[in-house]
Parts: sequence; C-alpha cells; structure tokens
Amino acid sequence: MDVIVRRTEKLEGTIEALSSKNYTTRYLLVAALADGTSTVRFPAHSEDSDAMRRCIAELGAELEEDDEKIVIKGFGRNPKRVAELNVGNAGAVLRFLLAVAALSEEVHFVNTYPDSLGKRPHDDLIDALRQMGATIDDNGGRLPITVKGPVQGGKITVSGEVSSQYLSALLFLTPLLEADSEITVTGDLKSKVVVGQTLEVLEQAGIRVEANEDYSLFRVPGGQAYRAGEYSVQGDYPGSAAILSAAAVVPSDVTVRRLAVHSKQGERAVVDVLKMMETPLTHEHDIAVVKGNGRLKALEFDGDAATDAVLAMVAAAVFAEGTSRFYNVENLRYKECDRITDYLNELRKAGADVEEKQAEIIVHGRPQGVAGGVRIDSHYDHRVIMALTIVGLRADEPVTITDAHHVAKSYPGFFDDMIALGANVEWVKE
Ligand SMILES: O=C(O)C1=C[C@@H](OP(=O)(O)O)[C@@H](O)[C@H](O)C1
Ligand SMILES: C=C(OP(=O)(O)O)C(=O)O
Repeated sequence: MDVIVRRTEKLEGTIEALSSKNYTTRYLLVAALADGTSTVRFPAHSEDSDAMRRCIAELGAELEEDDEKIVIKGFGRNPKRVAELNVGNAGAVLRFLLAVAALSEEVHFVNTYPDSLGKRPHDDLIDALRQMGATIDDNGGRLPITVKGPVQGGKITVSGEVSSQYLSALLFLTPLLEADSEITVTGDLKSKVVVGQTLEVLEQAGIRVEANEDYSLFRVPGGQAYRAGEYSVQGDYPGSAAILSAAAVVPSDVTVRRLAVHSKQGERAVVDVLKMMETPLTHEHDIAVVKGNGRLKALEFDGDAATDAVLAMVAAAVFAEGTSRFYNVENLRYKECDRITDYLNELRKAGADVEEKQAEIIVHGRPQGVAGGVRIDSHYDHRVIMALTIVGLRADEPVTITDAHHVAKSYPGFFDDMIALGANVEWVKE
C-alpha cells in the first residue's frame, strides 16, 4: 500500500502516544524468562512487539490478552524445543532471542526480510555466544542463523561499535547461567542510553547486575532467577518524535499525551531539540504541546543520544533556517536500511539539500519548502516512511511513499493519528 502526502496548512488536535516498543519487547522477554505469572499493561501493538509475543509463545510462554494487558506465564530458564523462529523484521527481538536460544539444544532463525533484517550484521553477538560455548551456523554474520546451546558464563567480550542490542542480549541471558559472568564491552558503545533501559527492566525483574560508569564492564552473578512482576509500558518517544516534528514544520496546535517527562528513553531529546530549533513547545505533566509556526532554526546534535528519533529531527531540519549537523550517527547505517545513504537519497528526490559523511548527516535548510512531486522508496523502513511524511506536509507537489504499510513495524496507527490531526494524507493501492 502506498500513501500520498499533500501539502497541509495546519495540524491540530490531541493524541495519546503509542506504547514504547523498547519497553514492550523487554517486559515481554523478562516475563517469559520468569517462572511465575507476570502482567504487562499497555503493551505496544506493532509488528515488532507481535514478533516478540509470537516467539515467546512458541518457546513455551502462556499468554492471555485483553485490550489493556497481557498476562504471561513464563518458561524460566527452560524454553520449549522449537524447530525454528521467525522474528519478521525486528532487529532487537532477533538479537535478544539469539541469546535466549542458547538455553536450547538448537533453534533456527529464518530469513523472511532478505532486503532489510537479512542484510543487518549480527557477528559481534555471534562471536560473544561462541566464546560462551554456543555452536552457531550463520550466513556471514547474517540470517539465516542456527544457534545450538548449551552455553556457560565466564569472561565474555562483546563489541559495542555497531549496536547496543548485542550487549543487551547478553545481559538478559547471563543471569540464568550457573557461573558468574564478566562482560567487557570493546569499542565505542553505540546507543548507550538504550542499555540504561535494559538495566532498568532487569532491576524491576529482580536481576542483579553491576555496571561501571561508562558501561564498559558488567558483572552478572550467575544462578539468578527472573521474578514475575507487574509492568506498565510508558509512551513511545521515537514514534512520537515523528508527530512532534510534523507539528513543528507547519502551523499547528498539537498535544501528545502520555510522554513521561522523566524517562530513560534517549529519544526524549526530541523535545529539547525542537525547542533549540525555536519551535514553541511545552512539556509538563507528561503532556507535550507544540504550537508550531513553521519557522525553525538549524542546530548541531549528537544523534547517538536519540538514535530512533534522528530521522524525524532531520526531516524538521529540512525546513530550518541555516545548516544543521547530526553527528555520531554511523550506526544508522545498520538499521532497517542504510538510514544515511538510502534516507538522504529519498530526501534529495523530494527536494531537500542534504549531504552525508560516514557518521554524519548535514542539512542545508530550505525554509521556502521543497518541490515534492516524487515517488519515495520506503526501503522497508518505518522511520523513513514517517520522516518523508513530515517532508511531504510542506512540499509544493504531492509526495507518494511506496509500501508505506511498513510503518506498522513500530507504529501501525501513525497515519490514522496524522489524519486525525488534519494531515492531508491518503492511502492508495499500488
Ligand atoms: O535495544 C533496543 O530495543 C533498541 C536499540 C537501538 O538499536 P542499536 O543499539 O542497534 O542502535 C534502537 O535503534 C532499536 O530501535 C531498539
Ligand atoms: C532500528 C529499529 O529497530 P530494530 O533495531 O529493533 O529493528 C527501530 O525501531 O528504528
């Protein structure tokens, strides 16, 4: 399904933030790894969170759901034997479950998105699991991958250069092993703030982990058990960043509720970034209000602090006065697509003036707007789809985004929310 985005004069109204993807995947996982019964309230409903739900159920967790919650009876350290698992296009779910699979005799992970997740590297995690004794058949560090346990704790080294998800995966696995583990992180750890979310959830699940200040060394006592718990998922900043950025580029009066002021989500920075760009915005009592006037100022920003919101921020910068620079973003290249080269190619098609370096996105703002009148390749990437929607709101001619249904990877209701706010957006069949 394609989407046509047309010039939009005003966005107005109130929406509830979707539920956090990262917290949903983590709470579902720790609930599955516990022996008792846990409750996850307000879980996200998206392709990625469904992938985690489906896979933990196949591994033996018993799930009961209603509109508001999922009740999960976990399998503890004893997942059921499964021949294969299909995580769809969900990177974090794959990496976490590659580690959990090492508790089993053998699990085969299939490759259903050869042009997206199928291209992403997992060698650093594979290497760490091999140090622990796993036997792994892989395709040059990529899917399809077969993991054969058992594994032992001990001294483990993992690179943090490409993704924090490898480290998070090991932090979920090691407490369940008999021996104590010491995990050394080599290289410059990317998306460090997301590791903070992992540690927060582990603590809530009764797991003890000692981390040094810069997250280069972790001590994880073995023989631990996940405690069953009651979890409540907070609102999602990465998805809401697209809504807030959209509201910043056109005249608007947009309220997004359920965005915790005190949150460990790095993408919370979107609020400060838009303020620095001089967008009129308030954020109090977990409610963000943007009263956009379409005028934005350029800025420089370390994108690694808010990795999943960078594309939306860049889309806002397309219309800013001056040149913006988003640096320290190399790991955007290893996501659903190359979020530097592929994304900037699509932005250029729409009329934006952008440049790339290996780890940097540079945007020469065009406050007068962009031409549009093009078809955008979404590259299977939900965040590219949301970002190009923002650009289309202020393009002279319509912007058609092909295969826009992939937005459902994290935010199936994105276009419904945009339409409710008055965006000129229409679904069309190819
Ligand atoms: O741990 C997680 O849940 C995630 C970590 C981040 O990935 P990287 O660590 O690869 O940057 C983020 O981009 C992804 O959406 C979710
Ligand atoms: C990169 C993302 O997800 P994942 O790595 O889990 O596929 C994302 O949600 O933008």
